[in-house]
Amino acid sequence: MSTMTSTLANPKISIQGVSKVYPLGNTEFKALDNVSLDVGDNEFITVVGPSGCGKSTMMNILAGLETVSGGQALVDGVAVDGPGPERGVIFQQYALFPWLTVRDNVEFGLKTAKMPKAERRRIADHFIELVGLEQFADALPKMLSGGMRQRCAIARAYAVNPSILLMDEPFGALDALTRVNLQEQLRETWSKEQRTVVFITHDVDEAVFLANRVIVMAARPGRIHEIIEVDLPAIRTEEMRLSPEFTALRNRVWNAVYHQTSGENSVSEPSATTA
Ligand SMILES: Nc1ncnc2c1ncn2[C@@H]1O[C@H](COP(=O)(O)OP(=O)(O)OP(=O)(O)O)[C@@H](O)[C@H]1O
Repeated sequence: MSTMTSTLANPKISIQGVSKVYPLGNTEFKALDNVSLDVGDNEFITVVGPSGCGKSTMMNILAGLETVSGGQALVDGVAVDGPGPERGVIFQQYALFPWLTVRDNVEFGLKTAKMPKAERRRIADHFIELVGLEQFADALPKMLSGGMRQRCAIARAYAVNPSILLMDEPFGALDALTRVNLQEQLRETWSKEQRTVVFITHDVDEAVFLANRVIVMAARPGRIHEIIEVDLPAIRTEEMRLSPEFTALRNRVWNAVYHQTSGENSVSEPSATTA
């Protein structure tokens, strides 16, 4: 069992003693307490933990949508100070423009960056093909299933070439079969088009299948509970899900999430702390 945060030589992301305090009535609520974590370049980490343990808060801090109350979050050694093009964000809700086709959605960020039309078309088509939507390039989002919309959102995030992808429960609203397919596709896309990925999920299988490391958080206050290395082969396959190695890792993560013994357990209702 490892509760150590890695200390990498040149981390892509470095979260250093980060805390986040929200006002709660006339007291305060500590959503994150002294969280430290380094994420390596091209590493794929997943973050799991009980509801309210601060996963989204941590993600929003990395995305630059939320400020820290203490400590700092660095990307490439520079403190995060607002959103930036090197960080692509994908949320659970499909944030596609409903009036634009799949291709125009994927091209959108490139157009904003004033990329010439032929070039942005080439890049968009590459990523549309990568996520298997080439038959639907001219379709509007309303003509797509939920899984297809999320694939489009992933293609759009990749197209602007961010070095970091921040994904907050991106498959949370999808049915189990679509979800499993998208996990395989995302992992394959990542192995072809390497990026640093931080992926939040409630699903223990998903956390293990996708990750190089699973970060298990605890609530009240939000903190890192345990870090579990996923020493499965880099290429993840459907068969692997049934392997004893996968099952053992899954059980470990499950126990870390649902049987947290240190401090307060996984009861997730907010409680006041005197910060
Ligand atoms: N803007 C805010 N103001 C006050 N409290 C907040 C705010 N945002 C989050 N919180 C509180 O901080 C805690 C952590 O919230 P956060 O959404 O980060 O947790 P989470 O782990 O992502 O939860 P879930 O798994 O349910 O999505 C929660 O108890 C929440 O009530």
